[in-house]
Parts: sequence; structure tokens; C-alpha cells
Amino acid sequence: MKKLFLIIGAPGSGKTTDASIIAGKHEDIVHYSTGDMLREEVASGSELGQTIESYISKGALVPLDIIVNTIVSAINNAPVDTILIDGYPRSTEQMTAFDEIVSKEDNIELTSVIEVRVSEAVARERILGRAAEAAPGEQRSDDSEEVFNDRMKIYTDPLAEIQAFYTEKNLLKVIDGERTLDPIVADMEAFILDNK
Ligand SMILES: Nc1ncnc2c1ncn2[C@@H]1O[C@H](COP(=O)(O)OP(=O)(O)O)[C@@H](O)[C@H]1O
Repeated sequence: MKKLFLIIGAPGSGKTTDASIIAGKHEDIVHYSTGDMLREEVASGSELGQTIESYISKGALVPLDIIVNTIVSAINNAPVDTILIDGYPRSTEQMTAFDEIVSKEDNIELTSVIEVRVSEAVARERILGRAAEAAPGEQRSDDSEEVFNDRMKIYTDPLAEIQAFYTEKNLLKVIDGERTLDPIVADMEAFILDNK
């Protein structure tokens, strides 16, 4: 049985960093970041990667079929049974599409949806700080003020509906992301270890 933890959070919430640290500490936990998987496809130079980059550079969501295929293949190819995926779902369309997949796949259990919660002000400060600190040529194409605003709106627009959907299923776990890294990671790690 593959036990899946979805981790959502605003741009700059630290969701990818948190999940990556936890997976790095436990051999029986693997972590996939939707953003990183999509950027890997872009880096491959494939035609699909060019399509993906056209969305990422605008802070827009890539099409449903692309992101669903990306996460389903990551789950199916995962080498261990506890899987953390950060950056999904980002729309109610993605949420319902995945709910259908999980309901059909006996081998996949959605164990929890962890929301790393930060205010827009903290998210903005972190993203624009990351952009300012990036080495020349290393800045992410979507870390500009304008694209950040679009990414933030895309995240917050469906959030209430996503929170309600998973609260109803008793699957939502909120973690305060406005702290230093260690207590956030400790809280998330304890929750995952208690529930995997
Ligand atoms: N679940 C998803 N659905 C569609 N597009 C996605 C998804 N996850 C990531 N992306 C694309 O990758 C970009 C970067 O995502 P990510 O690295 O997680 O950054 P952040 O969440 O901090 O904005 C998103 O702005 C979007 O273009």
C-alpha cells in the first residue's frame, strides 16, 4: 500500500524544503516536488518541457493532464511506500481528478494533506529575498514580483474550497510555516511518522 502525503503551501511557504529534509532523514520516505519534476522536464529540452516552461515562466498552472501524469508516474515508480508530494493540488480540478484516481487505485491511500501556512507578506518577502540572493543567471524565471503576484493568486483562489474538501474528509493538517525551519520540520516529521 503506497501511503501518500500531499503538501500544499503558498510560493515561499517552504513546503519543498521541509519535505526534502524529512525524506532525506528516512530511507522509507521519498519526496517529489511538482515544481522540481516539471523543471526537470524543462531542463531535458523536450518539447513537453518547452510547453511546461511557457506556463511556469508566467506562474500559470500547467495543464491538468501534464501534472496528473507527472505525479501518477512518480507515485507508481516510487521505490518505497511512504510518499510526500509537495505542490499538488493547486486547483479544485486537480483535487477532484486526484480524488477519482485514489478512489480507483486500491494500492494508493491518501493519508493526509498538509498545509504549510504562511501569510502573503511572509511569502512575498521570502520569494523576493530568494530572487535577490540568487547567483547571476540562477534566478528562477518565476521569482519576479509580477509573477509572484500571479502565483500567489493562483494559490489562494481555490484554497478555501480545497481546505473544506479535505477537512470534510478529516485529511487536512495545518502546520504554521511562519517559524524557523527546525520547528516546522520537527512538527511535520512527527506528524508523518505518526501517520505513515
Ligand atoms: N500542481 C501543479 N499544477 C500545475 N502547475 C504546477 C503544479 N505544481 C507546480 N506547477 C508549476 O510549477 C511552478 C513552480 O512551482 P513550485 O516550484 O512548487 O513553486 P511555488 O509553489 O513556490 O510557486 C508553478 O508556478 C506552476 O507553474
